[in-house]
Amino acid sequence: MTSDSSTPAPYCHQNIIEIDQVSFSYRDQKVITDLSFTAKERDFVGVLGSNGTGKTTLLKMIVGLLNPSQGSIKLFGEPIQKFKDWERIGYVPQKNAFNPLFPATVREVVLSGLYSNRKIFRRMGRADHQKCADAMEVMRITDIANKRIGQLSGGQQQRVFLARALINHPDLLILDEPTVGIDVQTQADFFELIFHMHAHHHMTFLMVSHDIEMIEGYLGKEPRDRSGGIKFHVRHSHDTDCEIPDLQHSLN
Ligand SMILES: Nc1ncnc2c1ncn2[C@@H]1O[C@H](COP(=O)(O)OP(=O)(O)OP(=O)(O)O)[C@@H](O)[C@H]1O
Repeated sequence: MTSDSSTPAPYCHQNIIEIDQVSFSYRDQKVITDLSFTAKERDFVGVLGSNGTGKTTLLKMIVGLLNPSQGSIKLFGEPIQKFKDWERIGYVPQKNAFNPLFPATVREVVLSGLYSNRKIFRRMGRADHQKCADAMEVMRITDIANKRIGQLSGGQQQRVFLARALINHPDLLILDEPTVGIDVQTQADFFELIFHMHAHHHMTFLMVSHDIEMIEGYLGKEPRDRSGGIKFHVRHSHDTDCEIPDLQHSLN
């Protein structure tokens, strides 16, 4: 089968993030200049760059917390200004810091990953609690499920936020230095888990990291794109068979 502009792209080639000639300034300081980048479904994108090159700023624009000074961003094919399906996106910002007096428990914070704005008051069912238990198990926080989030160490809090992002099985998971402050064993388990999810569960990832060894190990040494000081290392989860124009294979 040949494809032309009138044929829809195979399912797993859909654009998930499209950044088109985006620039951003904080007052007079230009941080990002004319950046274009596209992530397709089932890409794992590792974002590398020195401190201050604008990686976090870029992620904040992608999740709608900052507006580009110029250029445009689309999510799942939709201009970000119109995009409403935020449940499809999990985001773990850099260095979450909780007010020590914040009253929620670990379990409540993880479960809150299932709420959307519309469903905030819905009752949690058995399936929801099972998902929560699974996510806590993976991030090794089951034993602290009833502790208050504000009383945990930074690394424990980060694990809670990762569990919260994973509970919904988002289509796109955006992670800003997710393993900073986490012990080596949990880091290794976490990377193993997300690489598995990428390989087998049809998820797309965008992750800022300073862990060059891990990024290059999984995504290869050569970045696919660069812009300013930011480098994008990309691996698609099934490079060989996704060329087959079979809409089914990514729906298994
Ligand atoms: N809220 C802000 N107001 C003004 N300037 C900011 C703000 N946030 C970031 N900056 C500046 O923008 C530049 C890019 O910051 P950003 O946090 O995006 O970089 P980064 O690549 O994520 O850095 P790091 O690797 O240290 O996390 C830096 O020079 C920073 O000082």
